[in-house]
Amino acid sequence: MRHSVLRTWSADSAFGGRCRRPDLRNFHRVPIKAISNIASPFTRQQGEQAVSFERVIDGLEIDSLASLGFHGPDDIRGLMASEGVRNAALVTVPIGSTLAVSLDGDGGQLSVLAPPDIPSNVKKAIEVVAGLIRETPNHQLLILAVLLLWARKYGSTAWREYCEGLLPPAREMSCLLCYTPGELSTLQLPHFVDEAARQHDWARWAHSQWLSSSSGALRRLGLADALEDSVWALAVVRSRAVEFQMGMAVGSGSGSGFKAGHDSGPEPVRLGRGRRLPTGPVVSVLAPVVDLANHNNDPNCVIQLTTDKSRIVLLPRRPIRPGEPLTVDYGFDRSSLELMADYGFVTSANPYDGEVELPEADKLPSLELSRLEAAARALRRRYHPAAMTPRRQGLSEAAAAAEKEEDGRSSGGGKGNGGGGEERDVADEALATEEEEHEGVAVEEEDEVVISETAADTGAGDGSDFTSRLRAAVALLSPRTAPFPGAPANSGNFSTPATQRIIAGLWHKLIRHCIESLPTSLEQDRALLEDIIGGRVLGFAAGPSLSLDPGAMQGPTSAFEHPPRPQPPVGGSTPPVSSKPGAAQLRMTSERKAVGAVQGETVLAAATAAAGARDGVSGSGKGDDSENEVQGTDTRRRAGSATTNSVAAPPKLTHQGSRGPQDDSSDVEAVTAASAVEPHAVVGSSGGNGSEARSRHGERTADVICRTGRRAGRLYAAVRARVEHKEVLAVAEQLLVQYARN
Ligand SMILES: C[S@@+](CC[C@H](N)C(=O)[O-])C[C@H]1O[C@@H](n2cnc3c(N)ncnc32)[C@H](O)[C@@H]1O
Repeated sequence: MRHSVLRTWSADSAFGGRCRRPDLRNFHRVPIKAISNIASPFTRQQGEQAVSFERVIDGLEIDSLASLGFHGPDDIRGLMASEGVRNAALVTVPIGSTLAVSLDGDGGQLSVLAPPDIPSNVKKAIEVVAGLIRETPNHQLLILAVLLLWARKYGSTAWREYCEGLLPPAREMSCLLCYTPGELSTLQLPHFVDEAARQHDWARWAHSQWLSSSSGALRRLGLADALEDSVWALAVVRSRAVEFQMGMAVGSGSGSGFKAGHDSGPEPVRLGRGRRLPTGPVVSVLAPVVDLANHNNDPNCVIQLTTDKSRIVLLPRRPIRPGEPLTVDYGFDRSSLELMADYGFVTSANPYDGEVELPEADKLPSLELSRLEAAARALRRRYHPAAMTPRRQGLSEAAAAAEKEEDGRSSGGGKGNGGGGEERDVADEALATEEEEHEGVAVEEEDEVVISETAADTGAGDGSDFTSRLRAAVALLSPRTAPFPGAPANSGNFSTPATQRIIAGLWHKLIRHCIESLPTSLEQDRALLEDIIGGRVLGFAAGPSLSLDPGAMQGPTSAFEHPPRPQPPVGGSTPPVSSKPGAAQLRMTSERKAVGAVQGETVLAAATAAAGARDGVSGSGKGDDSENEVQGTDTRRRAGSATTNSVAAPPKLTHQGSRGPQDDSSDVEAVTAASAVEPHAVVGSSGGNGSEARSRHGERTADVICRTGRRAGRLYAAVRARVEHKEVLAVAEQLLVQYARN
């Protein structure tokens, strides 16, 4: 089912009828770099991937001069200019191709603006829910999450492909909401543990009260079978939605530190057609492709709403060269602590870190960098045995002693295999830690954090993506050295205790995931290598899927084998996600049709009754055609950071006012009725759904392993680790020879 605006971008573009689509030529840079000696299969693969991405764009009417690539010392996935641009929009997304809500300033009344093809009764039910929770912080984020889950399940093919193909799965998102308890503990800052707990509480509340297919008020829509689904949607909107503060003059700023949407950038674009947004204090939007822009303190782009409020545009703030990463300021002059709390990353040279105070600094354990360094050296020895001697010269006494201790542990561990034991020790420790996490045991912090030593020590130009990541990690902790090859020394300022701790935790997460990606048997290694070499693991949707289902394997074939590990629960109580095989995708299509045919009168009547009971909910499209002259808009990346400049505080059930969820049982009933659909359209019972499909793909399928840069790095590291094993090495060589011949 395609709604009316789903057509190819055409001549009435505001930018001279340009018809451009994102070009994925850069999308596979990481794998290409990683296995640079076998370029030809990748070249072929790039073409296939580009076609696959175009299908997404076709369905969402997005005009773009940007491509997807990996950039920065940490190789993060993001947008890059596919050609030089001076003042044209780099990306234009009509409101009809977004998910958008507007929040009325006074009463906090919310209207769903997009997607336009959402059935009116479903829309009404969602707006009723919004009315019920309007006193809870950031409730528009929850509503955006509802829309996202709806679009993933029942929206156009383009939306579903976008959700499955470009949005990262929960475990790959870096925001605190997606941290496991063990990962949180390695952040070493109680502040983050508390913040993550708040976010988890919020997600659990949102799931059980509203989103859950079994207990939520919107259960008849079958949006979220498991908490994991809700966490995914909430994490996506927290980290990717953009908020527009309407009615602000260009250049005025807001006093709250908003950066995007004003100052010296080009004038907002005037466009003549399309659906118009109503004027209102706040509009929150999840805009595909625009949401791929990364943050920079000195961004080269700004996100704006056009003056007629019909499109979201990514505009250059200065001339942009082809291939340049496109970045925006997520706003609020955030310090590293704030960036980490909201988005799960920190940046180098953050000008706002000067004011960062470590909460309860006196109570924190010391950050034992020497132990981190020792762990890093153990790992590095696996890759660069030759570089050992010069490195030792630079060791501090403490670090050398720690390394000795580490060496002793490794050799005493009985792992053997020609000096390969240290890395596996690191891997085994992390795996053990993982198991402990499942048991609810607190993990030791620093042991598994792998940080290399100095940029100069790491050896250059080995083509290893993993090594470059280690090098970046080194630089992050050693501001004396260059953060990446070619960069001037001292250009980073990760020198505050707070940022060092954050970095240590981040790298722990990365390394842990490298280890998690280890295949579980030689047969799987072979298949995985085959796919890597054959170019089938570069991205999404292209090439045959490779099942990595451990159940399909005959049994241990490798000394390094580890049993498959269950997914760590997010927030502690994630119900298991079914991964039973089935025609989930096919079912999704028919279910979508079924729900698309929601029985209008019953639902609308119930919704209206509920709305009346709550002092009225506006009709859809309230103020749609408002002609209010807004000269500019202010944007900020949402991240739960409302105008109060606070992170998304989860609504604490016990602390809600009269509007609190527990007090609203009658309303909940009303909304349940409002969202009811005919029995045949109830999808929760079908067993085939998006989360199941995603679970299978996310967990088991090699062709989605590399969706994000971090994941690509992990995969490569995993393969590198496995390649240490002689048998796997032999297989790899065989395969390489075979592919070279072909
Ligand atoms: C709006 S998304 C940007 C696109 C995202 N990188 C992707 O691949 O989908 C925001 C997320 O990107 C990552 N991110 C954005 N800017 C970053 C930066 N400067 N450094 C590291 N990670 C960043 C964080 O994980 C953040 O939560």
